[in-house]
Amino acid sequence: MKLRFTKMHGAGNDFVVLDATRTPMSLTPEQLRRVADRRFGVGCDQVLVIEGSTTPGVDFGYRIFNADGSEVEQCGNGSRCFVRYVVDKGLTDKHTVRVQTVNKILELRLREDGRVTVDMGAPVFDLPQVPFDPKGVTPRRENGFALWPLALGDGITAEVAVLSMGNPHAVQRVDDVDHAPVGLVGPLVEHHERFPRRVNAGFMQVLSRSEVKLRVFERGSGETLACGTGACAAVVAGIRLGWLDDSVEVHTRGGDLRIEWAGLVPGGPGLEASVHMTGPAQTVFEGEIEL
Ligand SMILES: N[C@@H](CCC[C@H](N)C(=O)O)C(=O)O
Repeated sequence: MKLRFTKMHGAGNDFVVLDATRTPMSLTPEQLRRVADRRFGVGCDQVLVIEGSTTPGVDFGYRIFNADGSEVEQCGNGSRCFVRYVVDKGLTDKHTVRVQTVNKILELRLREDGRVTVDMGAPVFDLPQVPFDPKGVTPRRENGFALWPLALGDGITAEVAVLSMGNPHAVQRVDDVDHAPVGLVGPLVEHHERFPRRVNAGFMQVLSRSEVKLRVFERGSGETLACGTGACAAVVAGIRLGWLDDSVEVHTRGGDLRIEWAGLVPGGPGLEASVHMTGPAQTVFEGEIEL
């Protein structure tokens, strides 16, 4: 089978984008891993499949697969590439599109300066929904928000804020992110037994109340140059913990993202404000691969 693809990236988080708007497409986990393989395939952090939609008020469907072939719920940098793709390919003439992922509808806006702003929806703090198992541990709280201790073996420990942006995140604060042991601690957090569906592990250095540096060891893909939902999760956690203001520049190894969150809305869980993410989305090349 020959597969036409577009290679894209958002702040260095790279994607193979597949158009399934006309013909349904279903790749096996093995085929997805082959496409994502940097030596034997095209190479990417995630494969994005763009589908049509019959739901009123929704323009497209959007499926996301990690490099290990697992299907996931959300991809922030991918959603920015998504809107760039559908506009550039003439699949829509709208510059604001609504897309259905596995568990959310996102609104994406291609701006005049070429960057994309995404309404990522509200963060979720309900632990079973993340999902995270808190049984038998007491968190330390800062500004009322929980920091959970994790024993990672061999005397290694971490203290993480836990939340979902539609996908699960564990965010820890570090003093110097460039020298943080992301390659060692990241996989231990990703596979920790308290996260039954694994987790994306974020490492955040706070530079000021409006600027952070971030590295993320992504579930199913390893460390990437940027993680959009990871940036949203880190900033939301930083705001809840009292470290950050409501608009933050996130410096990743692949570029900068602006994250804005108005915080908790009175009225209880589920009514939190949406997180807005703005950043780049670029096409690198197009091609065809024989699977
Ligand atoms: N790179 C993404 C996140 C992709 C999914 C993630 N690895 C997961 O398994 O949840 C982003 O930009 O958000």
